[in-house]
Amino acid sequence: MTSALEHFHPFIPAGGVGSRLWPLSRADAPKFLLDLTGSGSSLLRATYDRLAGLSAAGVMVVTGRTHAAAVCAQLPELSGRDLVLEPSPKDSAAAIGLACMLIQRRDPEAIIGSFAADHVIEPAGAFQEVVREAVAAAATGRIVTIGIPPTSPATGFGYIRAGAALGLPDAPHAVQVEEFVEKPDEETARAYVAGGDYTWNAGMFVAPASLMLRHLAASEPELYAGLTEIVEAWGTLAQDEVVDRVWPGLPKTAIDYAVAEPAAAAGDVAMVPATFTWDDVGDFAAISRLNRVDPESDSDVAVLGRNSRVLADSSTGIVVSDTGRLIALIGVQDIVVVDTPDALLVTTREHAQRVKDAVNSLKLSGDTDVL
Ligand SMILES: Nc1nc2c(ncn2[C@@H]2O[C@H](COP(=O)(O)OP(=O)(O)O[C@H]3O[C@H](CO)[C@@H](O)[C@H](O)[C@@H]3O)[C@@H](O)[C@H]2O)c(=O)[nH]1
Repeated sequence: MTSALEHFHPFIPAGGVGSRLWPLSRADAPKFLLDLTGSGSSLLRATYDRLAGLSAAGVMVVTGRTHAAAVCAQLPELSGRDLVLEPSPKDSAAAIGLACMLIQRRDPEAIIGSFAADHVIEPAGAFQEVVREAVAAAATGRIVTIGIPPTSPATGFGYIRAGAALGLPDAPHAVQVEEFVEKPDEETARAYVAGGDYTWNAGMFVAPASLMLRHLAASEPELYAGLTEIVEAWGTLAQDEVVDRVWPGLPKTAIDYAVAEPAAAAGDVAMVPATFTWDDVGDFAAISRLNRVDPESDSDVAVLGRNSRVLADSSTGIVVSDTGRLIALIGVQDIVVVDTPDALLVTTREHAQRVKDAVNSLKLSGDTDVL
């Protein structure tokens, strides 16, 4: 167990914009850079802090070049070699594949841990216990996922069908994964939740780097070859030329399709159940849940933002604002108000998922300056 942790190299792929959180989350201020819980820390900072104590190797961050300054400002302790920058977003398989290759070059026996940048997890101690167990299970030659009990037939998650207990002495809760299905349609998700055999995939993978890369090479040979060429040049004078030439042509796909689904079909995936609370903060309804109403206030409106001034009368919901403008709510229920200098969103908790549709309409109409 101790020796497995010695080879543990956690990293954070940080790239998704989080378009259901527009106009708060933008291309230049994506969800992972925001404080969505009122804690004073961004989701990325909180993710980093949860991982920092688990590994002597440090925590790597893979993100876009455009976010480099903001990431460095939020994580001033990040060393240059642990900040890996992509020229453009190529989805999670490219980001995670690159991290696996760079880490394996440092430590051929590496056990990697890929942790989503933009989730809310409590408490950190329980999370770390689960990750230690996942590392122990990964050391037996498996890709280990973390399972979350599903509370709805959500179609934005991966679903894991758990099998028999593996009986591993250092990972007593680890089970075999019989099937991994990324983002099923709603009818399928309903059947999975009703059947009771599936958990949600928490968006974390702990595995020998070599095993991740073996599956990536088999399912995405073009991506694997491109990343190999990049990593061979990494740290040399040719790095920038090779990255700028090869990166734009890399296939864009998610790690869940490229590795998790085929690896589960090959019997190489295990799952450790989460013992912590987990929220992927997918929309404003989640932000409303995570920001409790001030008990001193006589309204039921949660308020997030440094300069928010809210007057609420017979209203429920959430206001998110950094503008300092006074917002008065009278007799509105389950309202979501997001006030930014150049865009104002008004919706309800029920319709919070549809913010993504508004973003798509803005893209189609060419109004991209507010995105
Ligand atoms: N660096 C980088 N990171 C990226 C990129 N695209 C995505 N990521 C990062 O990769 C992680 C997962 O990507 P998402 O795009 O957020 O995935 P998802 O659709 O939410 O699905 C994943 O997470 C679910 C849980 O929230 C899982 O249930 C699902 O199976 C899957 O793993 C996040 O940390 C995200 O920031 C990219 O182009 N570059």
